[in-house]
Amino acid sequence: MTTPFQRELEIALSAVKQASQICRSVQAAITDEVLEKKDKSPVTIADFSSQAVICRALNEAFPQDPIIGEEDAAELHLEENHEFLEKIVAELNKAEIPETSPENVCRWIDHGGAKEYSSRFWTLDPIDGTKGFLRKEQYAVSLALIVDGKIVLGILGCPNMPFPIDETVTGTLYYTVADQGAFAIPLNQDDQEQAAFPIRVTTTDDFSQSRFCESVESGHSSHGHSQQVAEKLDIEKEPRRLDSQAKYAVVAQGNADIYMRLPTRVGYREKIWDHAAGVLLVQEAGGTVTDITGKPLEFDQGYELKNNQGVIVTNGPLHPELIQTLGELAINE
Ligand SMILES: Nc1ncnc2c1ncn2[C@@H]1O[C@H](COP(=O)(O)O)[C@@H](O)[C@H]1OP(=O)(O)O
Ligand SMILES: [Mg+2]
Ligand SMILES: [Mg+2]
Ligand SMILES: [Mg+2]
Repeated sequence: MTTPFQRELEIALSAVKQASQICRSVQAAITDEVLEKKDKSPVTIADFSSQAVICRALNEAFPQDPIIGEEDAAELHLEENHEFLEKIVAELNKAEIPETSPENVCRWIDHGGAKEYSSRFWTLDPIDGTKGFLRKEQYAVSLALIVDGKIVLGILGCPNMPFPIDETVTGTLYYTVADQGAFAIPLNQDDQEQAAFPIRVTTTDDFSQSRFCESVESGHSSHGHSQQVAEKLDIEKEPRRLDSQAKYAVVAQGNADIYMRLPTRVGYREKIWDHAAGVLLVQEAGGTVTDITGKPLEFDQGYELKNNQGVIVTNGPLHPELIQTLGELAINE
């Protein structure tokens, strides 16, 4: 008997795994190969390679499915970036991706260029936490499938994350399917099915014993406001700061109890590819995710979470009081 989304899971896991391995190999060799995007954020050979590989695999298996991905190939068509494109092609050749050529690489990347909501689509962040990637810290390859506005499958490839039950193993692949639980497998393990380790959030309802995590970048989440919340709730432990959706994984596997993402400026809207996979992972591990006002995140609004502000992730028991405190401190206004 097949379980729902089994084929999607197989294809997506194998694509994210391959992309994560390419990212790892680029990270090991990284020098100064960074492009600056129009919004001044960085993008590397690994971001583009990861998006190309995953979109190629999804397009082959599910040609009808749109992909809302973070990157596009516009910059790669420019003559000045010709060498950069050649380096992406070289990475894909090294990974033995069939039919690799500059034209196909751009085509695959642009296959991830959907922007609009549809009844079934994938959302992809080929490297979430590019700044963490450049610092050789945490980053994640993030892929999720959304059907009728609901996240039904999520995968996070975290090449620098210790495996939850064996910290000597570096590199963890997290996956979840709605109503089927949340799991971790070592990124290097070949027999993924056998090694699947179910992950769970903590059960504490005591803020004084709890730990929260947040972005390294204070421009992505307000450290000042999280400090105020921590003081009000008597959270004594130091926050754990790490880049990317690895924060969702840390809560899902019980290494922290809370993840706060508090707006730094009015008008910023979170992008769906920065959250979808992580949200389902935490929910399936028993936790709760809302925005800072306590509203569920709405994944049927196109590429942004248009109707939400910030994100609050907890183990569940800590959620109501945390949302209430954000209101009392007027952080949600
Ligand atoms: N003002 C902002 N508020 C929240 N998130 C942001 C903001 N600016 C960029 N981001 C996104 O935060 C994500 C990284 O989060 P974290 O710091 O938690 O690792 C990136 O995907 C980044 O998007 P982008 O890569 O498009 O700049
Ligand atoms: Mg980016
Ligand atoms: Mg990214
Ligand atoms: Mg991102």
